[in-house]
Amino acid sequence: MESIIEVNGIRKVYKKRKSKEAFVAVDGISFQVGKGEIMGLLGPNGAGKTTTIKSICGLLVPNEGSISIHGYDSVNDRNKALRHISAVLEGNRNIYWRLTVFENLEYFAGNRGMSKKEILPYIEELLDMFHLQDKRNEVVNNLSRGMQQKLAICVAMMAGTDVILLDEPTLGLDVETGYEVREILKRIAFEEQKTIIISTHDMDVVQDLCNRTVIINQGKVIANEQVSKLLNLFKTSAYKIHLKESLTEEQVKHLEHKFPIHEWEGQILNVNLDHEEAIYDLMDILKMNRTSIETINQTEVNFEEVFMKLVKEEAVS
Ligand SMILES: Nc1ncnc2c1ncn2[C@@H]1O[C@H](COP(=O)(O)OP(=O)(O)OP(=O)(O)O)[C@@H](O)[C@H]1O
Repeated sequence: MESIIEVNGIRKVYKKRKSKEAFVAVDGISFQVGKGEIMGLLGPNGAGKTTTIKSICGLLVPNEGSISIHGYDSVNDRNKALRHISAVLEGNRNIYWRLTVFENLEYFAGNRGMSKKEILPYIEELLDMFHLQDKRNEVVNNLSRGMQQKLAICVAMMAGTDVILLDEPTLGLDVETGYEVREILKRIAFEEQKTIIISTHDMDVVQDLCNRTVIINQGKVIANEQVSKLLNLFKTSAYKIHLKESLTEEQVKHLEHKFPIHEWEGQILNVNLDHEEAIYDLMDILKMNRTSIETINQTEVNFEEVFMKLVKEEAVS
């Protein structure tokens, strides 16, 4: 995959205003993001996500290391590098709050050098895509936070850059709007091959949307991996088994002997089958009373559990 963003060993030190004490917020972070990739930047509060995003979009200059966008160095070739980036940061500063939705889109399309003839159908297409048609004449200041967020992403898309950086794009959105925003981002990445970095605390966003995640903790990268691979790595050996009949006391006794970690409730049995033979032992115990199995399902791991395990392990080591 063609690499669009390259972050090489960046380090950012903040000086506390009064004490002049130095604080290392980002400590040698490196990663790459490819064309059409959605990368989720994750980490607990204060991990260094915003500092990293701000460094990529040129709002901060790291003390050490370098960042290149399409091969342009973000410091030495700042203008050329930044021409490829749009960012939706906290507070949606990329839209005009006193203009209407339509006026914002008209203004930014004009900025992009589109002719009047091209602008109108493009704006209509975006208003449809972002479900903002009925708010077209509303002043941004009067919109809900979710609608402002959708407009901010719409404007970032309109800028026509091939890299979009988003800081907490679904924060505070209701379920429906959050879903809409996720679907829009998926479409942008897959259909238009945009490169997207999302900084978020929302694990559903990562599991549903991101190809890869870079997890940072205390300014350092602790994981840089495909989301599916991480989920596989942490797959549990826990199974949920639905039985056709309830277990007898005798069966329960045998089960407890063979599988110290298990729970059951009526016809549902949660069991840890951590070695291959375990399933045969289970079958034998069920056969005692001709209890039959209706379904066996491996318990799914969700990304939140994976994230918590990684961050906790890091705190211990
Ligand atoms: N201007 C600043 N001056 C001093 N320290 C700062 C400054 N900006 C950030 N920090 C500190 O640097 C660390 C990293 O902050 P950053 O905002 O990058 O983290 P984050 O991962 O985005 O956190 P959150 O999830 O809480 O938004 C934090 O400990 C923060 O207090």
